[in-house]
Amino acid sequence: MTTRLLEIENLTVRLAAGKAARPILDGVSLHVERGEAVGLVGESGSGKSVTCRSVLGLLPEGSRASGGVRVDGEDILTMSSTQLRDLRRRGVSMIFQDPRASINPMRRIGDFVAEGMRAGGVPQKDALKRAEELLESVGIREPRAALRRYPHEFSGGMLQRVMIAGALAGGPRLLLADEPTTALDVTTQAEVVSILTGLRAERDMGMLFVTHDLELAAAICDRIYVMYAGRIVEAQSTEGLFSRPRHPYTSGLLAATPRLESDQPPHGVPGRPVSLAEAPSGCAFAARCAHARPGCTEHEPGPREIDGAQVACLRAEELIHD
Ligand SMILES: Nc1ncnc2c1ncn2[C@@H]1O[C@H](COP(=O)(O)OP(=O)(O)OP(=O)(O)O)[C@@H](O)[C@H]1O
Repeated sequence: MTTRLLEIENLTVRLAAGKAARPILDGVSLHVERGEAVGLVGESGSGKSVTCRSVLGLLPEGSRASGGVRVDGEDILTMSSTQLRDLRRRGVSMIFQDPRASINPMRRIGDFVAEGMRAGGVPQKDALKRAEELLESVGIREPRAALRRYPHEFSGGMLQRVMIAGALAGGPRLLLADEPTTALDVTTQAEVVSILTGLRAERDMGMLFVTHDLELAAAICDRIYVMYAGRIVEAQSTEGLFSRPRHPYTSGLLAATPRLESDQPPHGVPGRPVSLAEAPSGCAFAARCAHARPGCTEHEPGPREIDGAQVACLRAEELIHD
């Protein structure tokens, strides 16, 4: 059996001590195969970012984690800081939501893109040559001149392209993208998505793509995990998720998504999302679920397989026939 590119197994994260002590993630399991694009979708506060950042060993300060987070079979949670730095330089890269918050405004673009290569011992001249090629591959015009420019000279969309170039510099096997287009306008969003998906496929990288936008995840990903209140509630192929959603929360998210082909206006999932810390016993979604029965608030549903989908809903089988 080959090892998976990314395997998160039963990841539980808790803020540990004091008044702030609370659970953040509960038993999150997901995987990404080599070259596969996988979506992680859910409303705000569901735990998508904490899950995604755990793959770089970036857990909230003061938190404790249990379970496993493995890249190519190596456990991130037990890595030393040197091993983590090495992993971030060569194996796993991340693209964040807001490029302006992630790129040092005082440093030239060329230094930003080349910094990982320089730290890995690549001579300055070679690193800048490679940075120029990378900037060209993400569609930055006059890439050589761009090396000497500063972040404030670029628009948000162009700067996100620079961030992608920086993320690709170490030739990663796995790309983590945390809402990489949320801060951009719609046209720029489409351009950045197209660059990202093109380069990902060309380089056969695995990708974990975090978004609250199911439609966007569907345009990019082979499979999708749906998160609610710190837990995975459904996992399926993108096609299966859209044609046969098995969890009422997924159905709610789909109904909330505007569709060109539908004459029905989108309607949001009723109620407000809760974090794991606020979640009542039993199913955390029960209070917002039109299909909830008394049993739903008593037992927390574990994930089960139904027709190739993983679903954590006590009534999932019954609802197929409803
Ligand atoms: N550094 C941190 N310290 C304390 N709590 C945190 C930290 N990061 C996240 N949390 C908490 O963990 C929970 C999950 O947050 P997370 O950012 O992963 O959600 P999300 O699904 O990515 O939401 P959003 O789309 O709003 O970013 C939230 O309740 C949040 O308040």
